[in-house]
Amino acid sequence: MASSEEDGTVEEKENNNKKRSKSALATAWLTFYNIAMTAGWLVLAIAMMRFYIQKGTHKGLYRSIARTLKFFQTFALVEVGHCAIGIVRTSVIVTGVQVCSRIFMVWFITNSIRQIQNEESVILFLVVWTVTEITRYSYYTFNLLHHLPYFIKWARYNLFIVLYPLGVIGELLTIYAALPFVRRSGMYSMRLPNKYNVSFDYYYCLIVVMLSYIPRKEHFQ
Ligand SMILES: CCCCCCCCCCCCC[C@@H](O)CC(=O)SCCNC(=O)CCNC(=O)[C@H](O)C(C)(C)COP(=O)(O)OP(=O)(O)OC[C@H]1O[C@@H](n2cnc3c(N)ncnc32)[C@H](O)[C@@H]1OP(=O)(O)O
Repeated sequence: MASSEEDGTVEEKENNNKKRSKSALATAWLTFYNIAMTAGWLVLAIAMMRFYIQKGTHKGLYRSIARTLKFFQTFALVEVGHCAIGIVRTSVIVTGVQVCSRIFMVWFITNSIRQIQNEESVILFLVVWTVTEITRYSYYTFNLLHHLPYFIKWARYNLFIVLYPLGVIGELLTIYAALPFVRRSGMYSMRLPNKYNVSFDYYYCLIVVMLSYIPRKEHFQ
């Protein structure tokens, strides 16, 4: 009896040690991840400002930052993994919708359709995303380091009231601008007859995507 109690205590201690080292590892990884993402979006912010100051126009800005943007926005997929394995307390669905819709905007709209890359709406969502992400990742970083400046906390929980609708407007106007090019080119579409006997129209798919921006609970909770 005594030995089994002792075993239990040893097991409990081992489990607690395992949990502690797991959470220390998770905290170390999250700190590294958030610092890297803050740095990435700061690089994007500086690149956009430099481009505009040097050229005096937004034309060509997207092309000049496309690689960095694609890298950091795609890397954010890791965040869905954070939620799935439970190292952050955020919904997988909310994070998944947020990250996937951004990746879709970058790869399947802006990057794929050259003709829309100089639209003002592209600059609008790029600026909004950049401000949001610098604020969000620096908030997480300082929070993990237990030194959270008040203005970062304030910015994280207040700026989105303005930034979210502006981001949505920028994204929707960009998809809207893409529609005529998608219809004309038939890109990413499959017309019948074909050997797979499948039909897909990217033009209508984009209209469905635009409709899915109508606020629903999956976007927020
Ligand atoms: C493929 C087909 C495409 C289909 C398209 C469908 C369209 C759907 C429409 C979607 C519309 C999107 C529009 C959007 O793109 C527009 C914009 O983004 S504009 C810019 C403004 N946007 C925002 O402000 C949202 C930014 N994003 C977020 O805030 C988050 O990504 C979100 C996923 C929304 C999660 O936020 P939530 O408030 O739920 O979580 P918290 O940030 O409070 O975190 C909860 C706790 O977890 C801790 N946490 C989370 N992440 C980390 C991390 N990386 N490192 C450390 N800790 C983290 C956080 O601290 C919280 O913990 P605690 O409560 O203990 O403080």
